[in-house]
Amino acid sequence: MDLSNSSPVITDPVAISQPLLGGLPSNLMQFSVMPGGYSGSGMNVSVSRLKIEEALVNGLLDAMKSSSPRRRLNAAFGQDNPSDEDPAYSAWMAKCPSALASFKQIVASAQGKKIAVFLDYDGTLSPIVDDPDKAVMSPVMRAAVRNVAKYFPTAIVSGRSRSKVFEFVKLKELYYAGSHGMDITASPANYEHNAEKCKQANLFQPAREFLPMIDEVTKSLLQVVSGIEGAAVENNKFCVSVHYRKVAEKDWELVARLVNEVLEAFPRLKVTNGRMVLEVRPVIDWDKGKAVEFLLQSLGLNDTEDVIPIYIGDDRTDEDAFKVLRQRGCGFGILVSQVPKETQAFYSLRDPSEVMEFLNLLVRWKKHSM
Ligand SMILES: O=P(O)(O)OC[C@H]1O[C@H](O[C@H]2O[C@H](CO)[C@@H](O)[C@H](O)[C@H]2O)[C@H](O)[C@@H](O)[C@@H]1O
Repeated sequence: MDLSNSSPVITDPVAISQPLLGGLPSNLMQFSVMPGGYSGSGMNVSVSRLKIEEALVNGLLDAMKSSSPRRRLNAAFGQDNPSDEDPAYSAWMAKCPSALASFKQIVASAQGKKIAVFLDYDGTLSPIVDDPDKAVMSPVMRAAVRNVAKYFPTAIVSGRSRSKVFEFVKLKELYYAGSHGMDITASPANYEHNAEKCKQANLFQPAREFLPMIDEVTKSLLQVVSGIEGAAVENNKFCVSVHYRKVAEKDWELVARLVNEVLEAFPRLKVTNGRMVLEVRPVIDWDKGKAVEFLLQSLGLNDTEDVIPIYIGDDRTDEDAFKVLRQRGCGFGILVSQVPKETQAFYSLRDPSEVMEFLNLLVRWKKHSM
C-alpha cells in the first residue's frame, strides 16, 4: 500500500516535499492506518458521537477538575509536597519505584543490549508552566538529551506539533514524533535540513487527510473560546489543544460545553483531557504507543531480545506507550509524577530535574561500560 497517495488533500508544503514514506518498506506495512480506523458508517458515527457527547457532558468537567494538580495532591495527601514517609506515597513507590533508586536494576537488564530512549516533552523535559509558548527547555537539560543521543537512538514523542517541539528542543540528531505520534520523522531531524537527504527523511503522517479539518476546527474553537478569559487554543498540526490552565474554575464548564458543541459538527474528531488541556484529535487508531512501535521497527530496533526501549513521560497520552512496552515484555515505561497515579509504567521520577539526573546516569553508565 503506497500511503503517499492515500491522502486526497495535501496542504502542507513539508509533506509535499517529503513523500510520506513514498511506498512503505515491507517491514512498516503493518503501520498503514486503514480508512476503517475511524467509524465510517453513518450509524457508527452517530452511535459514537452519542457516546462521546454523553461522556463529554457527564465526564469532561469531572476530568478537567480531577486534572487540577492541587486537587490531586490534596486528594492524595492533604498537602502539597508528598514525602516518602507518607503512607499513600510510599505504597505507590513500592508499586512504581524511583528509576533513580532502581538504576542498577534497570541497567543490569540492559547489559549487552541496545537501549533506545523515548522522551515526552512537556512536564518531562520542561517543567509545566502557565504559558505553553514559554515551556522552554533549560540548557542543562538540552545538554543531557544531546549526550544521551550520542550513545542511544533517542526520540521525542510529543503532543505538540513536530515543528514546535523541535523549536524548543533544537537538537537535530534526534528523531521526532509530534502531534501525539501522528507526525513522525524516522530519520534524525538534521536530514530534513539537507535537500539531498530529504527523501530519506521518512516522514510518516497517518492522519494527513485530517489537516484541513484540524484547521477548520481550530478556527471554530478560537472563535468560541475568545470570550473566555485565560482560554487559549494551540494548533498542533494534527490535533488541537484548548488550554484552560489560566481560566477561572467557574468557567471550566463553559469551556467544556463550547468544545463539545463545536465537536458536534466534527464527528471524525474526538476530545481527550490532558494536564489542564482538552485535546481534540482525529478518531484514528494511532497514538504514542503506535508511534513508538513504528519508530522501533523503522530504526531496526524491533528485536525484543536485543533492544531495551525506555520511555519517559508524564501525561495520560504516554500511558499508550507504557502499555506497548509492557505488552512487548521488554523495556520500561517511566512515569514522571509527584503523586500516585494508575499507570502502566514500571518506574517513576518526580519531576524534570530527576529526569535529567536519570539521563545523566545513563550516559555515565554507558561511558564506563564501553
Ligand atoms: O505530549 P506532551 O509533549 O506532554 O504535550 C502535551 C501538551 O503539552 C503542552 O501543554 C502542557 O504544557 C504546557 C506548558 O507547560 C501547560 O501550560 C499546559 O497546561 C499543559 O497541558 C502543550 O501546550 C499542549 O498542546 C500539548 O497537548
